[in-house]
Amino acid sequence: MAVETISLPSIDLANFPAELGKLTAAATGMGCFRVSNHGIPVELMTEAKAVASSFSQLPDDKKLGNNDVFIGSGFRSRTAFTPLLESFDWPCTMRLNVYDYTEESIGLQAAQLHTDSGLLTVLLEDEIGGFEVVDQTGKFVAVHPQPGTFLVIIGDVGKVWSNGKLRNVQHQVVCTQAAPRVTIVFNVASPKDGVVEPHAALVDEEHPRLYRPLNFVEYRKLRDTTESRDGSALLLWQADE
Ligand SMILES: O=C(O)CCC(=O)C(=O)O
Ligand SMILES: [Fe+2]
Repeated sequence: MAVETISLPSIDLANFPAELGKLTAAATGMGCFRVSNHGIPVELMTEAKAVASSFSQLPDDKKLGNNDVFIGSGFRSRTAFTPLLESFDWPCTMRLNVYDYTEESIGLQAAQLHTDSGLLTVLLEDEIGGFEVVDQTGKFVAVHPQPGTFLVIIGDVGKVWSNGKLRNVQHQVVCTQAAPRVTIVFNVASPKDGVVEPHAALVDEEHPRLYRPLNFVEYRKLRDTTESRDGSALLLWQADE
């Protein structure tokens, strides 16, 4: 069944504080939004993706030689779970995703359903589309691409830090056309000391503390080892009160 396609609210970064209400509504509502007027030239965005694509065209021995330079970093080849996706990962910093689509892959899931683990993610996509989010009613909706903008996705740390106010939106990628798709993910991960807890200003009698302090490295390890990348691992950090 085809999913509905929506356009995300676009926040004009050159129009603050006027856009603050719109930003808050998007971050606490769906948990993702676009940003425009970000000051990064379109030519640079296009060039960055061309470079990402050229990495993927390197011979396999070169790519595999850059695997796990430190744990979880570097080249990630296709797996049984992600047969359409190769990525190059600088953990907690950035990731290049290169999707290899053919006619046969149309309709298939190209990136598994997950939340992002950090505070937020800034995603550079393209006109190919296929990014889907779970909306507040639990339904998948496809997000209409808008070249020249960045897509911002709230992650698990964002949810903890905001004491549950910001929504860590679940998302996936589905192949919708037989064309190469390249995306670049910039991660804004966690505070420098790696520990995140609900901000005091967002905790009061009406809004009791929802989470215990969370060590980001420990949290990511747990997400990976238990294959619970859909945000459900946060339950283990729920406050007892
Ligand atoms: O490639 C995309 O559009 C999204 C990728 C993604 O969600 C991720 O790398 O965390
Ligand atoms: Fe993601």
